[in-house]
Amino acid sequence: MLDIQNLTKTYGKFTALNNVSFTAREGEVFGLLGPNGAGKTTLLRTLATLLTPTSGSASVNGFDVRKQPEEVRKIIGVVNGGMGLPARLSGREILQSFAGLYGMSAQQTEARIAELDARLDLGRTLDVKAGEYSTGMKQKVVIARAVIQDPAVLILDEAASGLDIFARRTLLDFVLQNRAQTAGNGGRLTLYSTHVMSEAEEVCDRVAILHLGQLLTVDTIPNILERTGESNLERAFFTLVKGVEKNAV
Ligand SMILES: Nc1ncnc2c1ncn2[C@@H]1O[C@H](COP(=O)(O)OP(=O)(O)OP(=O)(O)O)[C@@H](O)[C@H]1O
Repeated sequence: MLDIQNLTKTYGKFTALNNVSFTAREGEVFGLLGPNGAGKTTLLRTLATLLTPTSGSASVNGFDVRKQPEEVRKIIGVVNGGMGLPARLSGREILQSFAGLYGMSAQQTEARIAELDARLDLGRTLDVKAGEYSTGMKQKVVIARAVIQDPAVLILDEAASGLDIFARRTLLDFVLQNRAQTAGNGGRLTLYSTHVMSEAEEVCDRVAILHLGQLLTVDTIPNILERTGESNLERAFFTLVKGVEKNAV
């Protein structure tokens, strides 16, 4: 479903992603972990067709991000820190306008908004104008907007940051349900980047660990713990990252 082969992204002389390859399947929550500057956002923005790869390839459901960006955009939902909301519109109006872009009928849109209200606890955000939102309210509507068309692939870049513990729990439960959901071709794929190891431990089936643009490992969390001999993902993460830094000296 997601196929990344030898993906490299440079900014001038700086290599932010270095020859990264992995695949991820529908019905998976796939974590992207790495310290600041690891290349997580670069990778997710490339998959979201917001950045062009320097070399290598990436495809989503067979659509190439470089050659078929329009097709890719139709089947992905993206949450990243950079997206604002129109201050004068209510949550319902924002979701309606996005649903319109995906060609959803008024009836489909209202049914989907009701479903998302139940699953994401949108509550007052639907009627209050975005200019009056708290950070958590804003993030809820950004997430609802990203999934309005029930995308095959959901890209969440640090989506839980800024959420209080209630909203964070709602998001994590949503991600877990998204994995189980079936829609003809199986569950959805969620790409989940985070700094918070406990979040990854809870929701991710497999994780990729990135460091300085290099992919250190892709595996299930139990396998990573076994391989590193550590008791939790945070310790395993440090062990893997330190191993690379030692080799680099
Ligand atoms: N537009 C750009 N021009 C030059 N360098 C960039 C640009 N965008 C990102 N970088 C560099 O690429 C590297 C990877 O950045 P990226 O944002 O992908 O990392 P990240 O893993 O998401 O980190 P963080 O968790 O801090 O957001 C960093 O060293 C960053 O400074």
